[in-house]
Amino acid sequence: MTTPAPIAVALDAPDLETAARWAGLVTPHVSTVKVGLELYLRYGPDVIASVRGASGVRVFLDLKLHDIPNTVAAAARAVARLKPAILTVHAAGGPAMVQAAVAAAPDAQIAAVTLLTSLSDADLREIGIQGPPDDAVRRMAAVAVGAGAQALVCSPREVAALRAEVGPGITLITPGVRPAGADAQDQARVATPEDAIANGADLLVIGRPITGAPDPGAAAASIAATLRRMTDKE
Ligand SMILES: O=C(O)c1cc(=O)[nH]c(=O)n1[C@@H]1O[C@H](COP(=O)(O)O)[C@@H](O)[C@H]1O
Repeated sequence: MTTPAPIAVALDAPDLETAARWAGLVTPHVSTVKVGLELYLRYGPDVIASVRGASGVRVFLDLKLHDIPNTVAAAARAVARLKPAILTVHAAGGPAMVQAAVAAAPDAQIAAVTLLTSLSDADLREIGIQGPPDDAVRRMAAVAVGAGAQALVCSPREVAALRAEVGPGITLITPGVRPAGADAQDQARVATPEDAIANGADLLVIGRPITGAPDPGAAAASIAATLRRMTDKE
């Protein structure tokens, strides 16, 4: 048995059967599966047990909570009983909101999402974020970590700058990962799995390059093997 790769497969499926099937196919190869808004809003809390299945794989619950602190605390408390390994909130909610989530779900790793990987430099300027994304990501990260977040979500393009900012103790999670030659789809700030890991990511979120493949199990195994070869060389 090889150690599962540090990949969270985004189970962005239209129905529970598909999500559970993908989870079964990828769990021999990856450490984590991710449940996001599409599945959770359709099926609610029951979805967690379905994807966790018999393997008991780590579940990352990606609800990107973003509201006033009292509301986020109540929402985080409501889902804490599902025992997600990771729960996302938006760093833009500010320090009191992040702190409220950390206090309400003490057994989950609270991951603060900095700037969505789908935003291009032009999009960022349009919404008032001037300068290189690195700067804004670092500012948001500092606030979130100061408020107790143990993990951060950023694009693989900013992960090296973020690692330098927060040091080794914080888990850095990067979506926007595309194997060389794969279509970026709606992602704007992307990099390959190898570059994301080389630049300091701890966990890669990968969805469609795996779940859209003819054989999601084989696609996950192939990316996992690429990462393993990198570690073997070190
Ligand atoms: O929090 C996330 O997981 C997330 C943050 C972010 O900035 N960008 C981002 O793509 N995600 C999620 O990561 C997954 C990426 O999926 P693919 O683009 O299919 O690989 C989706 O489930 C997104 O919801």
